[in-house]
Amino acid sequence: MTETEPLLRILLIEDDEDDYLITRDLLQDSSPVSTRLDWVDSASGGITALETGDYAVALVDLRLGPDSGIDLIREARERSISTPFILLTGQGDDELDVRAVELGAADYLVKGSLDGHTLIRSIRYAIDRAMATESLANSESHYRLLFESNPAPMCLVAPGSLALVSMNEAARALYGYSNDELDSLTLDKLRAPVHTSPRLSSEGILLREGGTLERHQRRGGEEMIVEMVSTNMTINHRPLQVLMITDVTSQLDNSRQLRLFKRSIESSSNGILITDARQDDLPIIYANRAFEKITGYDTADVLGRNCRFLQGDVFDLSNEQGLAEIRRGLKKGTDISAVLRNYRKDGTPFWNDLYISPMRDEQGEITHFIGVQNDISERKSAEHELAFNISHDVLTGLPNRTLLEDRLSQACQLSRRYGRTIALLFLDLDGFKLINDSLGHRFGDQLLVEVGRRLKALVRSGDTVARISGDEFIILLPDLAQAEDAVIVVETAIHEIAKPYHLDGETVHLTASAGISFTDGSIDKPMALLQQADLAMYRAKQQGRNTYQWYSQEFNEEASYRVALRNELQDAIDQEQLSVYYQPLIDAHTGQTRNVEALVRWQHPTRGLISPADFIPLAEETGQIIALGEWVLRKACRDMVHLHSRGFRHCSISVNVSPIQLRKEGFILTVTNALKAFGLPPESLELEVVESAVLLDTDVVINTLHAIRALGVHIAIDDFGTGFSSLSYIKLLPANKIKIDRSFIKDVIENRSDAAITQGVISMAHHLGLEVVAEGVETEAHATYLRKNHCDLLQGFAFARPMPFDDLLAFLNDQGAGNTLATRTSDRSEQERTLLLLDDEENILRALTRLLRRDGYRILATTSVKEAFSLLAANQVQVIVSDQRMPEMSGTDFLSAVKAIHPETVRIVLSGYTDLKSVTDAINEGAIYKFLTKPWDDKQIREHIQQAFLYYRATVS
Ligand SMILES: Nc1nc2c(ncn2[C@@H]2O[C@@H]3COP(=O)(O)O[C@H]4[C@@H](O)[C@H](n5cnc6c(=O)[nH]c(N)nc65)O[C@@H]4COP(=O)(O)O[C@H]3[C@H]2O)c(=O)[nH]1
Repeated sequence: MTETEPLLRILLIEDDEDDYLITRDLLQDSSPVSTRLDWVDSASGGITALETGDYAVALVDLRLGPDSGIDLIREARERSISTPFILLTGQGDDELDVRAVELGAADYLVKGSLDGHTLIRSIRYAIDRAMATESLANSESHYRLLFESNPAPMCLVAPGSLALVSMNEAARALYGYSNDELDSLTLDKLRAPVHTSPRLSSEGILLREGGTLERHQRRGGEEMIVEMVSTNMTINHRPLQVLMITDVTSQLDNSRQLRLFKRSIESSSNGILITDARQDDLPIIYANRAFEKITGYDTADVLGRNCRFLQGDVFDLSNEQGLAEIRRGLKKGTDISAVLRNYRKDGTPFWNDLYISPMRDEQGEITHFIGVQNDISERKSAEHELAFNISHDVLTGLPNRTLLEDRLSQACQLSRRYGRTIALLFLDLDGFKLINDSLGHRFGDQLLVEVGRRLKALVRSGDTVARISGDEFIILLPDLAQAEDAVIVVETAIHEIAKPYHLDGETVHLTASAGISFTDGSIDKPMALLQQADLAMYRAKQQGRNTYQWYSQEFNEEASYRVALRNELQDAIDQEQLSVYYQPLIDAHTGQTRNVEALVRWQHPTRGLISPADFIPLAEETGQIIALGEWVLRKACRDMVHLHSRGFRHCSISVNVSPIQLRKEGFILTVTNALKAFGLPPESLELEVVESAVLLDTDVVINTLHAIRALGVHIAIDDFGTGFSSLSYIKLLPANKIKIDRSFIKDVIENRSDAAITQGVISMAHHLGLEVVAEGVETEAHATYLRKNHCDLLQGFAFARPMPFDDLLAFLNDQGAGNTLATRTSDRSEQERTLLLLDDEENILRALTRLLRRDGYRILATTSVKEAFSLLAANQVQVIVSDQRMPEMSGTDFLSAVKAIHPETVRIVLSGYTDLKSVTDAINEGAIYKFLTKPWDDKQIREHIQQAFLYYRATVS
């Protein structure tokens, strides 16, 4: 042994000193290394010495007085004293020896047979083994520590039985078991029941090599998904499985959720962009498919770019507000909502409803911006269309009343400022309703579009053409130097509208009536201009249409009057201010009254007698005509029954019926009820219907009239010739009578057109088996002419005005007394040769009369053309001699008219001067039989006149 070798310290725990000495000697003699043997003689002393940790080995006597070496070893182990022990025993202690080894003694030696060599070898062996055991224990405890305190849950499982041999703290915490419960645990118990475990997919998370997913359950039954990595090991000669367990439940959930989010973003119909907020200029780092679809850009085109390229290259004012919002939001880091006009890759614009939201990290720093785009171009265009429709007329595309109102107020402001004049033209198409009703609404629509187009074409760019309802157009001229400048526009407009329309193969003519109002902008309510122009237009209509009128204050008064009248009419109906007058219709042949027409009258308490021509149209507008008409009908029936009871049974009553009454359901019942109520025979009642009544709801009206006719009631077509006459309607109407409107009768004796129409209507009506009444027969001449032309009934002031019922009774009584109204051409006049002389010079007339009287003619002489017509109408004239040169009209013109009205007459011109052209024309047209010159030869002229009478007789008979 060298000096440097360490001293081997040995402790002997022995109660026998001799044994100590023997052992010391043995060691000194045999140990190759320097040893020091310390001796204690008691167990407690031994423990104390050992606790110093200074000894490489301890020799312990089995029997230590009252103590046992075995107990000492046990106690030492309990005190974690790791010093190796060699037990010294006596002979025959074999069993105890074995127990000592079991307790951890390294060896045992029998004292009596102990030699130095054996002792040293045993000591070395004990020390080596102790060192090996310590190193093993050291490493075992490291590993245990590693296992136990590993934060990753781990289990040791016995293969086959799957019993859990060990579970580290993390695993116990994961599953919720305590160490004491491990004995009864198996891996299967950790697993969730198989049937609740659907196929697991690791999609979205990365598993470790060899890792598998299993559905496990905690102690309380709560399920979780774990990743298990299993490794086979042999520990202490025992094969074991080491399970590394990771709870991936939330990881999987997160991954699933992330995938869901990703899929939603991918499949969103909104374009989604993500930009990196940590880089300058916010480059795009993600764009979804919808973005590509909306913009036409591929993701690759846009990655790394700032979104502003979507705004195109041009400055767009409409984007300014949206961009300001975005800048503000980006700066503040708040959510942003803005609408921008963006451009697709192909350059087409679209409206982008943009929502930008910042994304923050855990520290609250903005890392990204998410932009959600919505292409709202369609909505925008629908909004635009809606806005257009709100302010425009859908049919013509012209501004409507709302927009007109707007423009009118603006115009007022401007004209006030610049001292200009505004004029408003109100144009209403004449008779458009009839065209619309007869040719169809589609046709009417086309017509309105065309009218709108024509009007638009004639105004300047600052003017407005609007359509405010059906057939009403407005032209707003906001910038006139003076109001009169509107005249040229209104005249052009009327002229343009009057040009023919060629639509759908039809040619239609249309006129318009217009009203003009104007202001210098100072008007309080600009829309009042519209009312004023409307009133003026109404006046233009009254003046015969196809013309225009300026607004004046008196129109306003008239309109107020009409409004007041409308309101008072109801009181009139309720308070019996109405009465019925009767006007006789005279039989043209007998001169007797055959029929009376009931005509309503309104005796207003303050306004006096109001004409039905004023209030009937109002009653029609308000619908009051229904009640009013029924009242007249009943009153007329009652009075007629009264009349019959007074002996005038031959007399029937005519009652006017408005088209509105005819269209109203239940009208037939109204008629039957009236008849029944007073017991008037149906054939004693006649209803007068205007021809235009059939233009609207034709079928309904015609059916109603047929039903009325079937009752036995008669029907007359009133005001014939004034409406939109259609001969085909007359054929359909179950009428008995036609009443020629008084506008034709008025000039019938001198106006060849009126005469032709009257004669035509009489002839047509007779061919259809209808009777004809002439209205407005004001003179004897009218009556005679009409009688001559075979008119059946005559009505007019020439015979009687409309009168109260009592007056009618008196009138009829008077007639019954023989005072017939026969203003018939006398038989004499029919038989006699009658000659009419017309010359504006009295002396010539006298001379001629004197000369021709000798030949026995009945001579009618006059200086006036008008009177000549009357004489012709009232008398059966055969020959006419007319001067050529007269102030009213030329002789040839007069005779040409006479030819049209009285074609049977023989017509001679007597003239002092010769306008050859007009005379030859007249002769060629057949208007003149002979042309005689002044001064005349008495004999010659008498012969010519005689020949003329002969000629008459020859041609007429
Ligand atoms: N210038 C002139 N006029 C003559 C002459 N003879 C008659 N008249 C007038 O001509 C009109 C004839 O009636 P109408 O054509 O049916 O025209 C009637 C009729 O359409 C309507 N009317 C009158 N009463 C009623 C009624 O009870 N119901 C309905 N629906 N309408 C009525 O009012 C219109 C006007 O009635 P009135 O003012 O009573 O006017 C009456 C009558 O007074 C004449 O020789 N010369």
